[in-house]
Amino acid sequence: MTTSDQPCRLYLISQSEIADADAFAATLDGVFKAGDVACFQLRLKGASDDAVVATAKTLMPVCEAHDVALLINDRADLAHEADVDGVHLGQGDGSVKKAKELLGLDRIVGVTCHNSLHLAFAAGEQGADYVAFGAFYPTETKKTEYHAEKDILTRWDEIVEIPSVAIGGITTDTAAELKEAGAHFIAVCSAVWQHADGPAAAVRAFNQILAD
Ligand SMILES: Cc1ncc(COP(=O)(O)OP(=O)(O)O)c(N)n1
Ligand SMILES: Cc1ncsc1CCOP(=O)(O)O
Ligand SMILES: [Mg+2]
Repeated sequence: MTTSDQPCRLYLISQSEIADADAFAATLDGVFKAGDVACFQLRLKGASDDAVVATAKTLMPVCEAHDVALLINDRADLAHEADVDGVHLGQGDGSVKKAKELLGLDRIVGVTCHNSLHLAFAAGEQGADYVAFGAFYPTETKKTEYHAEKDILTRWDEIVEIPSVAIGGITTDTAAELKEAGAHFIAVCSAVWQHADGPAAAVRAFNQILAD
């Protein structure tokens, strides 16, 4: 993941529960057909380790078919077990160094950096492949303690080559301003899965906005 001349792309986060992985794989296939998605993060909360790994394995062929990187949230060990493309680590989810050691240098390790350039520099020094800033807007997907302003994306883009991901309450109304501010990826959960016209329509709409 490098920033030079790259378009701003969509980073899709799963809902926190997936009851039927096979049915969801079919949904995801339709979503990926609707437009470009760079990454899909499996963010299950409260699922057993076995369920996370099994779900990831069910979704992997769909992600591979559409050239979408599959990441598991929180757990480098489960990302290793499922042999996915990478892991997203929060500040309490372990070190980048250990995740890279376990997964291999070719796998993606992204890090939550809230609203802090300091955390982002530290993640970058440890070898993070992207840094995530947020939450930019109110969200019901997660209880957020940190609020990020758009200028952090601009400042990061001016100084560092490592891509940034903007996250938190992003909708089709706000994606463009984050792209303009310098975000390299726009991470979205509810604005896709709860879109009035369905998730495929949402991905189509985000793609139109990010392409402008
Ligand atoms: C792309 C991206 N950015 C931030 C987060 C949040 O991670 P974390 O702080 O560990 O919180 P949880 O998602 O684990 O609740 C993320 N998942 N993805
Ligand atoms: C996981 C996460 N981390 C910071 S905000 C957030 C929620 C993202 O979901 P949504 O796009 O629905 O606000
Ligand atoms: Mg986490």
